Amino acid sequence: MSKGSQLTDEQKDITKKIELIKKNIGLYPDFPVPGVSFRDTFSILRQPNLFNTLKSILIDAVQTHFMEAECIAGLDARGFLIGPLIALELRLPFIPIRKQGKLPGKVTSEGYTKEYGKDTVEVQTDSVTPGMKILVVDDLLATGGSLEASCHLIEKCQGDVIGCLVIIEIESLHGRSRLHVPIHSIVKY
Ligand SMILES: O=P(O)(O)OC[C@H]1O[C@H](OP(=O)(O)OP(=O)(O)O)[C@H](O)[C@@H]1O
Ligand SMILES: Nc1ncnc2[nH]cnc12
Repeated sequence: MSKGSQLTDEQKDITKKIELIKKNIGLYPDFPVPGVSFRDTFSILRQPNLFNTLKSILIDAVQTHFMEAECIAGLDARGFLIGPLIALELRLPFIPIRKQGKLPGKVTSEGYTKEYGKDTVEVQTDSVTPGMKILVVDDLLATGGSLEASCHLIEKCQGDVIGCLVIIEIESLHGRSRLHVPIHSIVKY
């Protein structure tokens, strides 16, 4: 490594924390359908110290890459485990992007295809203030179908998607290429 690219103590600390998180993510071959290698973050949530470490990594990522966020939107269901955590810590509002038929009131919908099936997501139309700078969070980016639909949904309600933050990115599926906003992933496979 050249002198100019030496890591600060803070960066080394984050790198160590990320390695620890990566080591503790579960792997289930052929779930939920043959051919899918399922990456399971519930193994982190079972261990409070690790969950706290993950929380600090996520907060650091938002403060480093998405400082301008005015609101956090999270995807049903696993994005709900981290979205409110980030939003509350940063005293920002949280908006749920829900699977179809679960949200009351006027909703905006968007259909999509993901790594192992088809789905539709919805948002309460009046939960998005036009022009609001929104960071979309989820546990995992695979084909990108879920995040692409969620970003589109927010944009249909005139929200300004400033980026997406995920814990895991499955790089071989190239989901990132479907998204036109900055993407930050913590752990890559
Ligand atoms: O990048 P993609 O190919 O779209 O796949 C990623 C999405 O798939 C999973 O959610 P899922 O729809 O299985 O819902 P869940 O959180 O309720 O398990 C995951 O939590 C992401 O949201
Ligand atoms: N490989 C995978 N592991 C966990 N969740 C997923 N959602 C879509 N693809 C997934």
